[in-house]
Amino acid sequence: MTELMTAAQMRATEEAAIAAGRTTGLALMERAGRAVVAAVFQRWPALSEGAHAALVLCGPGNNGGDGFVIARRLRDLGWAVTVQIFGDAARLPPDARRMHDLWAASGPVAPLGPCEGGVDLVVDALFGTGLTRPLPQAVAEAVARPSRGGDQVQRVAVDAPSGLNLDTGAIPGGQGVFLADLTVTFHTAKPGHYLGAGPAVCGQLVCADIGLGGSGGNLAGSPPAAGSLRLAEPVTADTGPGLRVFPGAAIAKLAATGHKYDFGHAVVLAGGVGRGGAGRLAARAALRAGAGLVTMLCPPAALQENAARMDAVMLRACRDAEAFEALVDDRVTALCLGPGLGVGERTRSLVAAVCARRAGARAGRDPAVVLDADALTSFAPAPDALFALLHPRCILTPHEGEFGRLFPDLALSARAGMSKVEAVRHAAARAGCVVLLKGADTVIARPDGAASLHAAVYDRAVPWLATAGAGDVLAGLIAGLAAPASAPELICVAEAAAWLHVEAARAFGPGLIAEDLPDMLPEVFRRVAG
Ligand SMILES: NC(=O)C1=CN([C@@H]2O[C@H](COP(=O)(O)OP(=O)(O)OC[C@H]3O[C@@H](n4cnc5c(N)ncnc54)[C@H](O)[C@@H]3O)[C@@H](O)[C@H]2O)[C@@H](O)CC1
Ligand SMILES: Nc1ncnc2c1ncn2[C@@H]1O[C@H](COP(=O)(O)OP(=O)(O)O)[C@@H](O)[C@H]1O
Ligand SMILES: [K+]
Repeated sequence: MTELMTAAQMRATEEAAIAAGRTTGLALMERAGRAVVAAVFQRWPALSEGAHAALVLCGPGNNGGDGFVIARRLRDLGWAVTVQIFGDAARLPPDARRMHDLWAASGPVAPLGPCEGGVDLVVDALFGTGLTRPLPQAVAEAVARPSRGGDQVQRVAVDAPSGLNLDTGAIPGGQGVFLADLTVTFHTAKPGHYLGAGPAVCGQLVCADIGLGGSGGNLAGSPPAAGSLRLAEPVTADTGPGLRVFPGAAIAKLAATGHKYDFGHAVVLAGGVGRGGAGRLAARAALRAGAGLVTMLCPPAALQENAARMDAVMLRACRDAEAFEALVDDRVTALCLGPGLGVGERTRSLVAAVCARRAGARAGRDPAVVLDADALTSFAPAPDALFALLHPRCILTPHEGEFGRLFPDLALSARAGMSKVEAVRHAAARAGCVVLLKGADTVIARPDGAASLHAAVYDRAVPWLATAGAGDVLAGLIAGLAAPASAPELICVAEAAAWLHVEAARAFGPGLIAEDLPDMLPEVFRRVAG
């Protein structure tokens, strides 16, 4: 797992390394520029042979400095290089100024404008982590300008496509952004490479080591640290063959042995007649995920319909919150409610009853509670009434619509300038439990600000997961993974569930419907166990 650094954290890391005498700004810039050239040659081997033509666009800060290094390096390799600058070279920061002067000793620098002659490569070194506001008009025009050379022109962005905010993944001001085929960032990726519009404008992402040391590799077996942000991605253990620390450590049945009750009893509360599909999807996912037992509770009138559709999942009639109390014992270790449950008072009272359950004599901790869909929407008129019921073993799994109903001030339409990561951190602190906000960029946060980003983007993009019921499966998957006695803490379970969900969708491929997801899990587990 990689720690994702904000622009400010990246600046602080660089300053600390320089202050400690481990490196210099110039050395970092030289390595950054060379790393971009190396990544270009790796992506387009034809460019590494013979001489070609490049247009290098340099900005007013250190991103521009990287551009001058790239220009010099390409020229030394025999390329014809055109360099254009936005701003005044005399006002460049010292390291960038030095790199400008090295280039300018033997090559011209022109202001931004149309480039005479065709090129094979356009390098965007206009703005990187320092972009704080929408692109100036001249830059917006320059990044949108077609380069002569047609389809053969490759476009590489240094650190970020200019116009993209690397903390938020937003393009402030709307349209102006460089559309890259390849983006080369340094030390660690930044949140904006994975959030929002980031992946679509970065093209492909490569992260280059520039010698800043320990690049934030995170212990996958342990939860993320308070206030940190990590990318949920597979990590294989140094010891032992095959088994992945992530997500393997969160899949109890891959490691432990035991009785079915050791793997926990998950309970899914489902909706009434004709509305049971969502609950059935969640229940099947919980069972496939590894819960030792799964019971579905549904209104009496829906018993028959559910009985006709399920075998391994047990079924009980549950009229209301009072009946619920009589049906669950202290061997129930995970509960999932919301999908298809209906919006209103009955759901609110079930949520209250579920959240009030505490660890019984046999369990070491409170049961995990997954609240999704209608369990969230039922509290739209009074979100604080929900927050008052929640405890740290609860997890809310909203999509953006449900999130906005509970946290109107943090809704997508209201959080201008605030990243999805910050919004989910605020939400988790307010709710007092884990919050997972869904999407191709799924963000999970704990009340102390520990956060994780699961990205189904770049080569893991699965647009066919945008299908009705996929969220119900995710809720059940979390409950099933959280049920075993040996399950890790909830934020780690949620990271693994998000990853498995997307892997199941990738394994099935286009044409996927939600029913297919639980049944793809065995194939994904076999690969994890390797
Ligand atoms: N921090 C690090 O560890 C390293 C940074 N390097 C490079 O340096 C970059 C960061 O450099 P800087 O902090 O100088 O930032 P940038 O070069 O991204 O831009 C900074 C300048 O642009 C101005 N600016 C921001 N938004 C603007 C707007 N909309 N219109 C006009 N001006 C605007 C800022 O006031 C500042 O003067 C990185 O992206 C990377 O490319 C690399 O050289 C290697 C190491
Ligand atoms: N384009 C996408 N790429 C990856 N995952 C997606 C995409 N669109 C939706 N998803 C995932 O699919 C699920 C949809 O859940 P949700 O919106 O609750 O739908 P439903 O209520 O129909 O189940 C979430 O896990 C979400 O992260
Ligand atoms: K750039």
